[in-house]
Amino acid sequence: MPDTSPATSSGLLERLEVSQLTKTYQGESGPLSILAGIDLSMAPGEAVVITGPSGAGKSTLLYILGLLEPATSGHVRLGTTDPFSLSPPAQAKYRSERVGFIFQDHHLLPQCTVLENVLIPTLATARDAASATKRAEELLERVGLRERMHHAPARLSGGERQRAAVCRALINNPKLLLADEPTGNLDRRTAAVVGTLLLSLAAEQKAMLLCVTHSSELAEKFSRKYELVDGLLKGY
Ligand SMILES: Nc1ncnc2c1ncn2[C@@H]1O[C@H](COP(=O)(O)OP(=O)(O)OP(=O)(O)O)[C@@H](O)[C@H]1O
Repeated sequence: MPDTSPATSSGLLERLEVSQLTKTYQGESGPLSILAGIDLSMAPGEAVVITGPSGAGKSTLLYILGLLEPATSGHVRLGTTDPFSLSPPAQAKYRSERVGFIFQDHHLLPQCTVLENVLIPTLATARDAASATKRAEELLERVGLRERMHHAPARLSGGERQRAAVCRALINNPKLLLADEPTGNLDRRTAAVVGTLLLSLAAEQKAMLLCVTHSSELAEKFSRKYELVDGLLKGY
């Protein structure tokens, strides 16, 4: 029977809540305050884009949310989980099961086929191979790469590789999808195709998509837009 408790049906359990997040790096001439108290709340299926000047801290924010970099202070919650409080093994599990990453460079392994690349994140989970393969094939079909799944990445175009990277990020049904300049290496037309696919796939999978970019064309596709300036998010 479906769970219709108020918390679940309203999506409260799966929200991302970021409060008063700060980050200070130790620079050569003293502390460097990069994030000065970030607040952000997202619901399942929502997409948010963050733009801002180079060096503003956009990637830093994504790395902190993906547990690739520690925060200096502040709180994050994904559903009922406080990821900062987890043990290192539990953080690794959280990263592989609940977070998907898409980078500017696809980071596909050259020696593996497209299908094998998409399946890599499933190796760290208890999922059985047959169901993982079925899901990978469905995702690859969805992004138009069914015919290419047994090819090596080197035989694909830049846009095709990035579409495969999107499938890899989604393979474990992550709640949170972090995209760092996902169309930065693509020409305008290909970037538009990949950007649209990324948004529609994230929405279909009810993942929260948090994307940082310099591209105003990509940013325009998002209904919630923020600029990161002086360590704070300003909606526009
Ligand atoms: N490990 C580190 N130690 C010290 N300073 C760092 C470290 N990592 C990043 N920084 C600095 O933090 C600032 C923010 O970097 P970040 O990569 O988050 O910016 P960004 O907004 O993503 O920039 P871009 O748009 O150019 O990618 C930069 O000034 C960078 O030099």
